[in-house]
Amino acid sequence: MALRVGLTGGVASGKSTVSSMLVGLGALLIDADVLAREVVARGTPGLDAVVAEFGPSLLTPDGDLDRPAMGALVFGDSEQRMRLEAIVHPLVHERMAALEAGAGVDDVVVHDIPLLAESGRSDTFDAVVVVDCPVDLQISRMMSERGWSRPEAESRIAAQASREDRLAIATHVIDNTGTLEELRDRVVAVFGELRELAVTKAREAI
Ligand SMILES: CC(C)(COP(=O)(O)OP(=O)(O)OC[C@H]1O[C@@H](n2cnc3c(N)ncnc32)[C@H](O)[C@@H]1O)[C@@H](O)C(=O)NCCC(=O)NCCS
Ligand SMILES: Nc1ncnc2c1ncn2[C@@H]1O[C@H](COP(=O)(O)OP(=O)(O)OP(=O)(O)O)[C@@H](O)[C@H]1O
Repeated sequence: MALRVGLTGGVASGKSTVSSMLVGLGALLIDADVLAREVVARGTPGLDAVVAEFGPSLLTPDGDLDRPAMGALVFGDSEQRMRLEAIVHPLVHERMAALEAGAGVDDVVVHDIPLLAESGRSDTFDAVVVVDCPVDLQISRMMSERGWSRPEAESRIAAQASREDRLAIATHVIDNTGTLEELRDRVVAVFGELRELAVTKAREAI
């Protein structure tokens, strides 16, 4: 079995930036945010289940999930968020397992999972990479890069595990307080370590 790596970090910490760099270095990526979109795309049983739970007012006129409206609902109310997660997460886990089954024995498979610390599943990975930066920097990135207001940005932070909780599950920490060039150097170093772990795991499996 391939080396299974969990990649996590708070909202706007730089996970997608890191995962793109890892893919450029040869990792296979399974992105939970992408899967979470696919399983509620128009015409899916997942979207039918969301409509059955929340009603049709959370659809756009085209019949897609109205993501900003759903975000406004669930990031202000943890009960609503749990109702949505109870529909989406099992569907995401199914898709993850199916995608992973196609990986080669000495591949490095990176699962980008924003909520890995919250899920309690970090032990199921061979390595856990945490992209880390201070909360203030997450907030300023959400406001400048995504155009969210400060309350919107703060409500996403409040919906997630703390920085300390994420660091507690890390086997590798990638600091993302510097420039993109500095980030790249750190990602290259960590990928080198993951490659070695993948080779060792593949040898042990023989
Ligand atoms: C509420 C939704 C529709 C808002 O969509 P939107 O396009 O605005 O955000 P997007 O999906 O791109 O998520 C952006 C970031 O928000 C954070 N986030 C998303 N869902 C959650 C959640 N349930 N709890 C805490 N943070 C979350 C993550 O850091 C994620 O990377 C969407 O986030 C969603 O369906 N969430 C539930 C599914 C989920 O838990 N996804 C996370 C990975 S499985
Ligand atoms: N070191 C950096 N310097 C400057 N900008 C950065 C840096 N790292 C990330 N960014 C920018 O900050 C924003 C957030 O980064 P990214 O999308 O990678 O975060 P994320 O953790 O995947 O976010 P989300 O949790 O919302 O999926 C992006 O616009 C990205 O280009």
